[in-house]
Amino acid sequence: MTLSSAGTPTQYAVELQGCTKQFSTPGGGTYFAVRDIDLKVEPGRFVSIVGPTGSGKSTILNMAAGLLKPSSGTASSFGAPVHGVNRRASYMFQQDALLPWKTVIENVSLGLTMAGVGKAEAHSEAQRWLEKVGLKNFADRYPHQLSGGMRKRTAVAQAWIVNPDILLMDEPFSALDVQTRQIMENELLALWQESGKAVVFITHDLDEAIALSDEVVILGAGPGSTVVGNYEITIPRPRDLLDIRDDPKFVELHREIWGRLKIEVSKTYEAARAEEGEVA
Ligand SMILES: Nc1ncnc2c1ncn2[C@@H]1O[C@H](COP(=O)(O)OP(=O)(O)OP(=O)(O)O)[C@@H](O)[C@H]1O
Repeated sequence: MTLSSAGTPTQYAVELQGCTKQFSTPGGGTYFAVRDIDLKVEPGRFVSIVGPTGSGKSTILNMAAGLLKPSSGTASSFGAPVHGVNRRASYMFQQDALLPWKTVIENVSLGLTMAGVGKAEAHSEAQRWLEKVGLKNFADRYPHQLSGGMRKRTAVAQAWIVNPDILLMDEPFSALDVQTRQIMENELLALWQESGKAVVFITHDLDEAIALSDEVVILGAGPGSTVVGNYEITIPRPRDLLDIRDDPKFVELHREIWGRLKIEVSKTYEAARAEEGEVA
């Protein structure tokens, strides 16, 4: 058991213990997406998961969210097993989940109205969030009238308005251009820093993972991916993500972690090449 500095047992915001997830294949076989995953995320920590394509990053996030049940092992949140959707968590996907027929403010207030909060109160809270994410004059726009960055800000407000203890983010900024992405990353850190919320962040981009996180978890090549490395990111906060890539500590960590990750990326690439060869 881990003890906090106060000597009390740590209640992890997210804890996966020995989690394996297998899927049935169309041919009647079994495919192991991930095997024996152990993951512990303390409240207030920012943890990124990086791994080659198909290594089970989304599968892990979905088990933490309660959207997928582990085939074996246990997923828990704040000491309680996750049964059904994890109510302590909000989810942000690569493709934002904005409803095209609703305005920005309606989209942002949705989580509150669905939880039974009255429309006036939900809208007033949504307006407060729109101000926080720099969209106070866009409340009456529809999603198709927004830029990619503005849609992401709306999605951030939508995820945060319900005041979750955990943010589960699956490549939330990967569709953005590089500059907008860095601005959004900076904004996310500014929000997170004062929040005490745990974040589990999935990305393909090692730079992004190091820049944002307290810890980077590396997954090995699939099938049956496991955790092959955990790295503490000791770069002091607050961080300015527009300059962080020149920081000597960043460069050193990047070299070390990429040295491990590239082995797994190469394995995945070689396996894909071999499969193509078999098909040809
Ligand atoms: N519902 C499913 N049925 C069968 N196989 C699945 C299912 N969901 C995921 N898989 C397989 O499990 C493996 C892990 O998928 P997952 O999406 O978690 O990986 P990922 O690391 O997030 O991938 P990417 O980086 O490409 O987004 C993949 O080989 C995928 O094809």
